[in-house]
Amino acid sequence: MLKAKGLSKIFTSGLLSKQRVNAVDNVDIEIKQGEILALVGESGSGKSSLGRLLLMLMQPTKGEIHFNGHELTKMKKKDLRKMRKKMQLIPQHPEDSLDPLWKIYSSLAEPLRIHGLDASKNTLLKLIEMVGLREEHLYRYPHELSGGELQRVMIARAISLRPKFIVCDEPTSMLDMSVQAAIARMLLALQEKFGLSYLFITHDLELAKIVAHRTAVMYAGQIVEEGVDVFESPFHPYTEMLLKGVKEPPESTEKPPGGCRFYDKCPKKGPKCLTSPEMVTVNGRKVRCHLFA
Ligand SMILES: Nc1ncnc2c1ncn2[C@@H]1O[C@H](COP(=O)(O)OP(=O)(O)OP(=O)(O)O)[C@@H](O)[C@H]1O
Repeated sequence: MLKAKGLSKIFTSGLLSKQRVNAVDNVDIEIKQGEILALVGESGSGKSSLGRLLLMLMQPTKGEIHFNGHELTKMKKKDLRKMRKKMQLIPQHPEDSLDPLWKIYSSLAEPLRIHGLDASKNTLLKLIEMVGLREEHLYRYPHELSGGELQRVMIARAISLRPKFIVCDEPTSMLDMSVQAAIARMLLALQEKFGLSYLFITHDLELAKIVAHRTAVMYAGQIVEEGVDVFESPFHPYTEMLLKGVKEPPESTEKPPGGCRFYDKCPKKGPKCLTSPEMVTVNGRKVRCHLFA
């Protein structure tokens, strides 16, 4: 379904582009049809950057992305545009993605029109009912909706194009606790109904446990652990720390050292950790740590 290999993104800024941030560093990732892969990790670890790369919303510095047998990274812009309807984003801040001067009706109809699909009122009504809204919501402006309702609109817009793969980027984190569960439940119901694949980005480990078939843990641009039941039996020292809720300052991904990215903070480090560990598979779990090499 979706497979990326050696995916990297280096952001450059400043005079002569001298400041470099290795936001995504040599990531291999695979998401199967109908699968939910949760992506967890602290703020700044590169989760959103990875999600945006997989959707080709920005160009990777290095690496390949294959989607249903097509190599997106080699595709012409015109063909990529057609492919876009199959891959959608549900963002953290829906208010940034909707035109404040357009009624919800137009924001929902526009992508359907662009892709030559039926944008009739009847279609829009079915869509908003599917996400628990009513006809009156179609005739409101974004500022006349609550955060939860706005997120429902974003979900309706994403599924309207009958996608196969959706990146849900912290879709509930800006919402009240009471609304979070309803939105998460709805995303799960839609995933099942349409056999969708999700990359589900979240800070919320409890939510990840509930929604995910598999979980990937990201640290300083790299996936350090990936598998089933990652939270029940963590292998990587960083996953253990994340589970214990140990607070630490956000990792700077500038000037990566040659060794393990987690070296400075790792309670289990040894001499080997001055070199970068490879990802290995141990009992079906992928882990990037010398303790398991
Ligand atoms: N457009 C950009 N230009 C320069 N640096 C960027 C850009 N986007 C992200 N970064 C940097 O890349 C790193 C990863 O950011 P990213 O937003 O992907 O992390 P994240 O894990 O999604 O964080 P959060 O959970 O806070 O959203 C950070 O150091 C961030 O400052």
